[in-house]
Amino acid sequence: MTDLSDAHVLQQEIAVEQEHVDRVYARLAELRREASRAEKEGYQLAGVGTFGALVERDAMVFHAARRRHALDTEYEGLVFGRLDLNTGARHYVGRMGIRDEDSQSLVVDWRAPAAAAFYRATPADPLGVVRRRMIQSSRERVTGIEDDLLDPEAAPADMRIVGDGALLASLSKATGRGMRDIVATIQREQDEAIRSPAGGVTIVTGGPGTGKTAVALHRAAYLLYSDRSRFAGGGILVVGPSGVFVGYIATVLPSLGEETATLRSLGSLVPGYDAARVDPTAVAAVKGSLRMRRVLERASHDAVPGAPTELRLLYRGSLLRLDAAELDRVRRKALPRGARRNEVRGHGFDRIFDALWAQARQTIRNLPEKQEFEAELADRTDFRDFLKAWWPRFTPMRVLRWLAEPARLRAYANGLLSKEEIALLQGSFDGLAEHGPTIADVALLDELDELMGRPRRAQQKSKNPFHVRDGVQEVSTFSDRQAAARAQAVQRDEDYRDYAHVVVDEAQDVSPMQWRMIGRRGAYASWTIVGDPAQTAWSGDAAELERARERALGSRKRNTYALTTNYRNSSEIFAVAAGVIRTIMPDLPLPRAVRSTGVEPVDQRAGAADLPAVTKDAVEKHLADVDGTIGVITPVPRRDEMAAWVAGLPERVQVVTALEAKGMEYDAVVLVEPAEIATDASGVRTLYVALSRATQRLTTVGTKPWNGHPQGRGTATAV
Ligand SMILES: Nc1ncnc2c1ncn2[C@@H]1O[C@H](COP(=O)(O)OP(=O)(O)OP(=O)(O)O)[C@@H](O)[C@H]1O
Repeated sequence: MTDLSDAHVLQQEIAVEQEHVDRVYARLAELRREASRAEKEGYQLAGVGTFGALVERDAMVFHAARRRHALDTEYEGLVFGRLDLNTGARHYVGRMGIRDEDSQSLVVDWRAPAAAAFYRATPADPLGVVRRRMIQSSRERVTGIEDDLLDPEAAPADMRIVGDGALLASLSKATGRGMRDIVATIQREQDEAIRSPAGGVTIVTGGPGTGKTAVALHRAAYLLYSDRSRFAGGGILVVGPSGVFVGYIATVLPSLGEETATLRSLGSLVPGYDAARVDPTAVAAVKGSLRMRRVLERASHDAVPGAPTELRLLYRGSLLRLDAAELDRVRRKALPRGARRNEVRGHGFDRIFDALWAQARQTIRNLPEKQEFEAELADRTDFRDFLKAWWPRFTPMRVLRWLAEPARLRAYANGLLSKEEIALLQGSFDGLAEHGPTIADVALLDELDELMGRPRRAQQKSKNPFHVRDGVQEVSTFSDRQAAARAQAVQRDEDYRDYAHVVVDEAQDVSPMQWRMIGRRGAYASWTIVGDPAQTAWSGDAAELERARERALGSRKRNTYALTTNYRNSSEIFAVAAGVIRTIMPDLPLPRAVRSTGVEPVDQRAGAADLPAVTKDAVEKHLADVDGTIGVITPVPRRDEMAAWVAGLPERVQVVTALEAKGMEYDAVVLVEPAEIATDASGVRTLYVALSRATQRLTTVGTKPWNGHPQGRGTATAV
């Protein structure tokens, strides 16, 4: 065995690996040609005649096309690992499995069981691996090698070991706008969570930067690989906290060759909405509480504002009249507790007919049969207009807007919410009409949808995707049919709810009402839940939150994993974040930050008038220092104001609020006015999140001292 860091040896070893990588790419080109031939042949198959034969043929075209698409994907680092085993065997690990013409494996897919040792082997437990080699490349060219010698005793004399740490090399790369996959450097504890059993609930916890999001996404890719028909067929839903975050993680699954998962933020889970507005934390806590369900239930049963308070009809010369009390009674009877307003609308109308009939029988002689009486009334426009105004079809948004009226809000919330809570909600629904819902409102809209049901619609016939025109099954072009087959495979109803797997990221911030909303979409699913309780901004009832979450997850078996290494922050940056969270959670186990940059974070104090200029200077300094992204993190209410301070700077400077920063990562962060973020315990946790976003550089600027900084520690913030 030779231990040389000598450049010559490195070049020799690179040449060895280049030879194998060349073989893989040559084989890939061959497979591409084969797949595209199969696709064309499938298309030319003379299967005309029955619909079934067409479906079969199109399925074949679709599968060939999918295979070709996978082969065509421009893979950066298609082969990234090699395992030399103590049996003398060696395996290459890569982004997809490829075999040679004799079915011998050239590359093992990273998700295959044979690749697990690549991530799990350690010197203490080598799992039969003597040397683990990481192969770095740029397109088809091998550029570097990093080895781990795991079992020196079993290493043959001529085995060469080069490099010293692929993980650290990968961590020092600049951050791009989108999150990167970590397929080449997944660590053992992460791999265990990724390959957790497909059923039940996989729960992954860990501090900032421990790879929870990365694990959740690689797990989704793993599930798609290990049981494609179940998970691509039923669908995987990934839920994240904000649109900014979903944009940030959107590239990971496609870079792993997986395109079928549905990504949604909490504000866009319900069709028709894409909310980004946030309520103040205390308001969000009330809106997120399970008690809101009863508040909404009362609203959904209440009389419509502006609805007619009496019904007067002249019938055959006599006046029929239902007054307000009578109408109220009819509505209550037709809408007992638990009934869904949109679904029992017909019952309401029947009861109006009944009440009018009873009156008519007492006052009018020579009445026709009841049926004819009803038909006559139903024909009258004035009567129909009354019914429409008295019991219209409701949209959830229409009912939610009623809560903007103080008197209605008080009536619905009476006895359920405290005076202070009602006062908090007062005014919080005012912006609905003009600005749409807040993120917390979306869960309320979903609840209302559930409480009121949907008006019955004529059943839509399911569409035959191969059908082109009436009576004609077979006029489309090759690409039309491919598109149809693909649409058949992945297109889902906008309000699809039967997901096979649901991934919830930043789960600590999902409110009880939001758990109900997500739960409706995962009734038949297995789950992956990742989060960090210490990062929660939830300031409501913790026990209630726990209950709601347990209810959404049901009795499924739980598999729990804890991640312990922070791969994001330099140790210098994480030390500042840790100091802050320790002020309220002194015993919290924290992850270990493995990378040191030798650069200490900077804290700057400025007067209010100078703060804009000091902030801009700090950002410009970071622009000169780092190549990747720079996050300017602001207190929630001051985002737009502070964004103007750094307007005109390059695109890699992004301004986000402390709440939007959840889950995000930047090379450098300028955090403005930390003292305004940490105003209470939930604010301190949000500050902890904001301080743990940077990989290389952190500057805090503010007018006041703040908790966590030496001058401010323990004095600035009452928590
Ligand atoms: N095994 C790994 N190899 C390389 N990079 C990794 C690895 N694990 C995590 N990372 C990187 O560390 C950073 C943090 O990962 P991620 O965002 O998944 O952490 P997190 O636990 O979700 O963080 P937070 O809770 O703070 O939002 C990312 O840049 C990710 O790519």
